[in-house]
Amino acid sequence: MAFTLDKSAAAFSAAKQHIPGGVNSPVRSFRGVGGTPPFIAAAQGSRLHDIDGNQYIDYVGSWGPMILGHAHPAVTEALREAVGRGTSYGAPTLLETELAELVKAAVPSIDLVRFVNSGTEATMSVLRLARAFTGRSKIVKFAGCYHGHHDSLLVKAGSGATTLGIPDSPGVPEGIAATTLTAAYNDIAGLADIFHRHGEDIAAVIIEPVPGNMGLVLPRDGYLQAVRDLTAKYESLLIFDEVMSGFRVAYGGAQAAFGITPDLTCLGKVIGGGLPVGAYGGRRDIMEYIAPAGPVYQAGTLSGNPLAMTAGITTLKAIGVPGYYDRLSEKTAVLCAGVKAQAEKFGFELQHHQIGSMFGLFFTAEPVYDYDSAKRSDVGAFNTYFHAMLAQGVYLAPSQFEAAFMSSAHSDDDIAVTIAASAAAFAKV
Ligand SMILES: Cc1ncc(COP(=O)(O)O)c(CN[C@@H](CN)CCC(=O)O)c1O
Repeated sequence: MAFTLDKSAAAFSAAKQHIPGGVNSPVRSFRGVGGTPPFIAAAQGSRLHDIDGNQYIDYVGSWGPMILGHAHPAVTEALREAVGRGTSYGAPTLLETELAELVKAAVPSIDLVRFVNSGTEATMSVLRLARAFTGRSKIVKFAGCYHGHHDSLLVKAGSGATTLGIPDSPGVPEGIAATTLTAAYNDIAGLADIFHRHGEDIAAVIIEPVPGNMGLVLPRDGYLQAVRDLTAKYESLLIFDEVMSGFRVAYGGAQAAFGITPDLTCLGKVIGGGLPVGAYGGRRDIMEYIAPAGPVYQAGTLSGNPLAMTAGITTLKAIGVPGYYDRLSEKTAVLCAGVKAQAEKFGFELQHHQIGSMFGLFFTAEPVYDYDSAKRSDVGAFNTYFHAMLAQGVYLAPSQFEAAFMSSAHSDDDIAVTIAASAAAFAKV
């Protein structure tokens, strides 16, 4: 059957009558790569199935949460059993304590954790907390890093904002943007200069320790420790935004992989197992500022709801088994080596990045180490490659400025098919 997206195209047109851009999150619109986004009807394991009858090997995994693959039997069964006890109570449950204990056991820097409903809520709340705890107002973020869409951090954001070519979103008040200082990732001298000039006013540095929103970029040796040292020197807080890297690059996240202890951590994606969950947590002396223990207000109707907690608990128990991450990393390395070999066969010198089950490539012979170098890659070539892969049933992130994710549901055959499809795709670039 020839590859067609006719039904998705009609669905997309219809959706645009009711929803801005036809989607509920901009990057899904395929505006970064052009063309029609497949409307998904179902997903199972490593596969997505769209309404035109196409199926895809999925390396987006809902942008990170689906580390076990889609509709994992343990998660599905746990949810099926939980839903009969109600969907939300707006009252404390044992499930929240259970997921909190699992998170704390995996991430020792977290003494107390608060669950919210998205990564955006987590990073928004953690900034309010950092400002309250330190009595300072300025925040440092990094160009190309994305921390959700709240005002303080939608300044030179990565991810969707970069893909849509909107470095700063309209609607962010100048006064708010002025409290956000932007540094270049992997440039410790630049960060030191910002601290030299503003150090006493800086409440916190928020960083994706392993950025996945400018494409996948890796920290230079010693960089994260140098950031840690600078924040300690100026008594600013270090916030690791591990919404994407948490429980993804290692069970304990990037802070475990690189041996850095942040003051506060944001989590999301994997800890919700595909249901809406975000979280922020860290040092007890800081987190005790959060209401009702302390004066910093933060709340949420559906925070800690029983279904999301159930999906998160089941997921963390399944991925917390010995050897899980080693097997996932090995599988990812096989895929990356195969794609790299195909690229070289077609004379492409690409930048291939991998850490754990996160991976990505840039169409450039130059090293990619920050946002500016990422933007110098050949996005047009990526877009051609993307569509050639999609037409062959391989679903990559529809943007050069995103990361790809392997799941434990991906089979050796999936990987072989992906490598073969990559050969055909490079032939078209
Ligand atoms: C490091 C990091 N921090 C915070 C967020 C925001 O999380 P959410 O509010 O989308 O749950 C994200 C969200 N990631 C994007 C993918 N690049 C979500 C996909 C989308 O926006 O549709 C993130 O990667």
